[in-house]
Amino acid sequence: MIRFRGVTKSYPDSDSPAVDNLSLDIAKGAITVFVGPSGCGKTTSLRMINRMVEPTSGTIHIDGRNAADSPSSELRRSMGYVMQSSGLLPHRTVIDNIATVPRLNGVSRRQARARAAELLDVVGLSAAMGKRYPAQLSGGQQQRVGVARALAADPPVLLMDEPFSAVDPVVRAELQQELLRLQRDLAKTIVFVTHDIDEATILGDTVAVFAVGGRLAQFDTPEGVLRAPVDDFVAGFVGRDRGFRHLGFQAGNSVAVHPVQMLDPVELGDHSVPVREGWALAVDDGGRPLGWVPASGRPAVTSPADVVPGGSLHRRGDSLRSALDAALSSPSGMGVVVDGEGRAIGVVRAGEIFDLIEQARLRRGMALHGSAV
Ligand SMILES: Nc1ncnc2c1ncn2[C@@H]1O[C@H](COP(=O)(O)OP(=O)(O)OP(=O)(O)O)[C@@H](O)[C@H]1O
Repeated sequence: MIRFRGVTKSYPDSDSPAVDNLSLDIAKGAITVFVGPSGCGKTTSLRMINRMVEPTSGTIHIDGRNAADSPSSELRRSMGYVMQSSGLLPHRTVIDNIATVPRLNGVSRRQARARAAELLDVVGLSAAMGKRYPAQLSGGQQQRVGVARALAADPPVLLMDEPFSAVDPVVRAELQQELLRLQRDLAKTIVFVTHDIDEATILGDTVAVFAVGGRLAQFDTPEGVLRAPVDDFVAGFVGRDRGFRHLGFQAGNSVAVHPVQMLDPVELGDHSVPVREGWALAVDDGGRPLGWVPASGRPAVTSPADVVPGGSLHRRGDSLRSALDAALSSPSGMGVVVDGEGRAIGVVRAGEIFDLIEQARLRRGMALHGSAV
């Protein structure tokens, strides 16, 4: 557990503190996200944990020990640090970059490299990448190496400062899911800085929303921040889509999955197969969705390339947000549901999802106000 108590950081050239009287407990083995607009003290707070920045006043205890009493070099080595610009050494190969901290800790070169090779695999990179130099990797690959390097000494604490903000949204979403997958196995204490509320609610077990002036505005679960922002600042920061984001915390299991007509590659090319009910779902020979075939467009469809691209997919077991997004983004108005292997198993309809949302709202209202709703 990392415990901030009354921590303030002031710089001499500034009227307001960078961090103002921060008290909060960071749980062991969980992801705590610091989120907020630019300049509100997130990075400063993060860096005070490993004493890259010294507090002006207040205390930070790590597992009961005052950080001020631990040598800063020791603290830094006991915590992995990942930052936006990956921070890799350009003249060293990927493997040697990952092996840097174990080498500093006295591990032999052979052992450190063997461990680095394992970590490449853990973060989803091939062994061949290990021989490259950082400049020969994409931004997303560099960030993966940054994570591998931070994990190399197996530190209990990982500090991550906007690690995914320099990559495009698709790679960013992949890296977020990878981090969640890693965390399920590793259970590190992770402190993660971002200015993106979506990233914060996807990754965080708890979320600390910082306001301008280095003030902690709300410290809560992601669901709590979205459902009940404590003030106008947090409500404004969480933004217009907060109702939609909140659906991300409601299970989509209860949405009815309906059968749908599916056309496999053989049927797709066969014009004698009728498309019933307006649309049929084209699937590949593994049953994975390719897109939609409209009844009216049927004569033109002769190959998978002719199908109308589909919307997002709803994986069975995902949230109501994912189900609703699948339905609303689909040209047929039906959201495609897939199983764990990505095979289409049926469809969901937006109207039925709205009914479920309404029922959940009524139940919450009754729980809050008794039966007089
Ligand atoms: N070394 C420094 N000297 C003077 N002021 C600083 C220094 N480092 C940070 N600050 C100031 O402290 C405040 C908080 O900065 P910090 O980097 O912690 O914010 P942040 O929330 O991480 O912002 P961003 O999202 O833009 O990275 C800012 O006003 C910044 O200008």
